[in-house]
This record gives sequence, C-alpha cells and structure tokens, in this order.
Amino acid sequence: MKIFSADQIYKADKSTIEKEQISSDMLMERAATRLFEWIHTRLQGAQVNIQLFCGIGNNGGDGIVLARHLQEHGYNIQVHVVNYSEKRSKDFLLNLERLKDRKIWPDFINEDSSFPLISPEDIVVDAIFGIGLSRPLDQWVANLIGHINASRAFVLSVDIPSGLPMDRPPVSEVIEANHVLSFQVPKLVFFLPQTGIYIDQWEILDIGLDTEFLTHEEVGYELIGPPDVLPLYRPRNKFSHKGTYGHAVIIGGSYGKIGAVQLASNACLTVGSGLVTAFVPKCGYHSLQTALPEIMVLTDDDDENIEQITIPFVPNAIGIGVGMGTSEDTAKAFGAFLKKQENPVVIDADGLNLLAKHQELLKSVPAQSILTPHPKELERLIGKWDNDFDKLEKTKKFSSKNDCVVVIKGAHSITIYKDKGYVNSSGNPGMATAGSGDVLTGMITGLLSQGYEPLAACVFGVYLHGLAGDIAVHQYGYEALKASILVENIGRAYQELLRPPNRENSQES
Ligand SMILES: NC(=O)C1=CN([C@@H]2O[C@H](COP(=O)(O)OP(=O)(O)OC[C@H]3O[C@@H](n4cnc5c(N)ncnc54)[C@H](O)[C@@H]3O)[C@@H](O)[C@H]2O)[C@H](O)CC1
Ligand SMILES: [K+]
Repeated sequence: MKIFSADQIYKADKSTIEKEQISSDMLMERAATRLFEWIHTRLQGAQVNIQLFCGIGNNGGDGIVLARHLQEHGYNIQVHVVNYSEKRSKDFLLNLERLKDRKIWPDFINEDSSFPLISPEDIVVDAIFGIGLSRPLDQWVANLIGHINASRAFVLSVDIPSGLPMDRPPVSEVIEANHVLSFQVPKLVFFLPQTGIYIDQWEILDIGLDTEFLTHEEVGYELIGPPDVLPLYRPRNKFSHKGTYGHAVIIGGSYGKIGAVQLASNACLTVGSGLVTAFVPKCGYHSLQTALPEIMVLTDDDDENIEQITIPFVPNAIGIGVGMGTSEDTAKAFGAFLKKQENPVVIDADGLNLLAKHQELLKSVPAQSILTPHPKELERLIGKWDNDFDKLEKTKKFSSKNDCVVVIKGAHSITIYKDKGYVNSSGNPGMATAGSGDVLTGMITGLLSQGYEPLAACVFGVYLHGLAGDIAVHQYGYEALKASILVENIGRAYQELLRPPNRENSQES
C-alpha cells in the first residue's frame, strides 16, 4: 500500500474534487461520515461523554461535521474549538455555521481560557491539527495537548495525532492517540521509532479519493502487507528437485558464536533452499553436524576464527557475517572473499562492521547485494543522522551510491533500494531477541538461493520473518519468544500467507 506525503494527499483531494465535480465540503462530509460510522458501529448509542477538540483548519472541520452527526444520533457531546489562529478554513466555517443552525454551541478555547475537565471515562476526539501542521505549536496549545494526554481518556485522533508533523520529528507536545483513523492512506510517521510512539492503533478509513491518481502517483515509501508480498511468492513446481531451489552457503561464526550460523543455516533451509552448507571455523564443526543433520559443513583451517574462505563450488546464494568476529585475519579473508564475488551476497552483523571499518571494501561488494543492519550497524556504515527522516534519506543515498539493498531492522523494518523504501507491517516486540537477525539473514539467503531477486527476497523475507514471529507469539508470549522458535514457525508463516482469504470463515461454520 502506498504511503503518500502531505502534498500528494492534497493533490489527491484536488483531483477527486475535480473529477467527481464535488465541492470540498462534500469531501469533508464524506470523511466525517466515515468517522461517524466507525464510532456509531462501536458505541451503538451508548451515553458516554464525547469531548471533541476541533482546530480551525480542515481537520477541525472534520471534527465539527462529526459532532453534528453524533448529536443527530443522540450522543452526549461537548465541542471545543481550539482557536489557535484567525485563519479559519472555508469548510470549517461553513460547518461551524451548520452546527450553530442545529443549536449546538461550541466553547472556544483561547490562550487565556482554562481547559475543560476531562474524565478518564470520556472519549476525546482529537481534531486539532491534521496533515497541515507546519510550524511549532503555541505554548498554550502544547499545554492543552498535555492536558488531554494527562486525562487518561480514550483518545481517537482524526487522520493523524495532533502535533505530529508529516515529515519531521515533533518539537513539542503530541497527542498520544489510542486509535488513529487515517483517511485513505497510512502516514509514514506511524512507522518510525521517533514518531510511531504516539500511536497505539491505527486504521484506514476509505473516503473514496481518486483511485486513478492514487494508482499512478509515484511514492517514496510503501507499506508492505499480504497483498504486496503474495505476488512475490514463487510457487514450487511439481517436477522440481532440490537443485531447483539452489545451494546456499552461510559463512560466519567464531569461537563461542557458532549458534548464529546454526540459526541462519536452519532458517535458510527452512525457508526453502534446496541445499545449505555452513562455512565456519573448525570449532563449529561438531555442534553444527549434530544440531542440523540436513546441512553440510565446511571448515576454515583455523580453529576459532575465519581466516581464509574457500568454497569448492559456486553457490546460488551466500550469506556472510553472522557471529564472524572482526579480527584482522577475518577482515583480510572477508576482503579477499568479496573481491571474488560476482553475484549479490547477503552481508550481516560482523560483515557489516568490517565494511564500516574498512570502507574501501564497499567497492568490492557485488551490485544489488543485501545489507541487513540494525540501527547501530547502520550508523557505523552511513554516519550519524539527525532524526528518522534524515536516516532514511541518508540510507537512500548510500543504497544508490553503492547499488545495494539495505534492510534497516527495527520494529517496522524498512527495506531501502535506491530512492524507494518498503515498510514492513508484520512482527512484534517478542522478536527483539538474540539471534532474530541471524534468522532473517538465513531466510533472505535462502530466498535468493531459490531465485528471488534481491529486493524481492528482502521484502518477502522480512515480511515472512515478522509473520513467523506473530504466529509464534500466540503460543509463547513476547518474553519467551526465541530465535529458534521463529525458525520453527517459518512453515506456518508460509501457510498463513498463502491461505485463501475465506478459509477461516468456512472452517468455523
Ligand atoms: N484527503 C483527505 O485526507 C482529506 C482530509 N481532510 C482533512 O483535512 C486535514 C488537513 O487540513 P488543513 O486545513 O490543510 O490542515 P490542518 O487542519 O492540519 O491545519 C490547520 C491550519 O493550521 C495552520 N497551522 C499549521 N501549523 C500551525 C501551528 N503550529 N499553529 C497554528 N496554526 C498552524 C495551517 O496553515 C493550516 O491552515 C486533514 O488532516 C484531514 O483531517 C478533509 O476534511 C477531507 C479530505
Ligand atoms: K488530529
């Protein structure tokens, strides 16, 4: 699903209004009707106290229209206009008049007003600022937002939590939303660590914006869910054999860190690679052969570290770096190995640390190779960033310059290739555990080995990895989720992804 910028959303509005020959207030009416339906379906007329805080722009206008619908259906409402500017929008004013025509008199909150009492049992509708927020809040507006946050009432934000800009981190208070009803499209800020903290749940409300515009407009980011990954799936052929799905090699490990290779190799095989060989220092031989009978093991001459990488065949995919260490000898072996590679490789963990330490090696990394850093590893590679938006821009530049796919691991892992970012939607905090990244490296390598293109292997692999975590968490809970359990659930993740949509319902009936 595409993620649009504020400018693009305004363009989509304009295009809809022109094509459908409707007025802008009709679009506002449509948006607010969706809001009303969402609330009405859940509350069914319950006499809970609903306090609507409306700004003076179109986000506020949405809130004012919603208030009218709620009142018409017998809800218990209080409307507050947050009077932060004289420049009221046309549709806000129009709807304020309509509200007054129905004898609903909002109270106006100004700089000198005392704030209304909000009980924890109330519902707050946050329609103060939408995607138009463009400068820091006046102090009294920030205080009001702080007052709402302190109330412990359930807060429903219209379109985006007020105080959150669309394209940079906030500088003052932001509404802490329990639920955001986002018009038509998700916003990038929902998924970034610095801004996503203000959103508990979010949902899209379809307000019927021009589909032709939405389809054809180029975007910088996409949110990746099942409809996006399913077309990437490469079904198995009845007459295939293990050779069809490639021979992958996982290179890594050092004394005390052979487990990383075990996890990655196991994930690589489980995601479907035909054959898997692990290349480790000698000390890893017995444990790997015992733990994973399905994989083959090659060893370095050294007992504890990788010092020379020799693979006596041409693998279909290689993943390198997990648990590998960063000794000088390993760095040399890594450099010599990179120089010999012609096909994309997957580089993780100490492979990334070595690249960061010896940046001259970057030019030996084959085109379209995959780098899977967590934020610290990314920082070592691309330098410090000012904020999440800067981080993404810098990563895009790095990806373009070095022609590589970068998977920024995190709560919503983002795969970057050149000027485009793919934001993952699966996964959970239980996956923040030792070895989770090794499993991902193995999965991506295993997908490459089966013939997935590098970018597709990342987008698909990251989603499947998260889905395995989401399935596992039902059984184990967040704390007890371990990386090996993720591997055990890769098969179920495939099944879940490929399950026909109506199967669950028919089983229940
Ligand atoms: N397609 C859609 O999604 C639709 C969205 N709608 C709603 O419209 C808002 C966006 O409305 P807009 O009037 O452009 O912006 P805001 O309401 O967010 O802001 C109001 C106003 O305030 C000015 N401003 C910006 N920053 C500050 C500040 N710190 N202090 C004071 N004033 C500030 C700014 O210039 C704006 O003019 C969208 O989110 C949806 O809720 C439509 O109703 C339907 C279609
Ligand atoms: K809002």
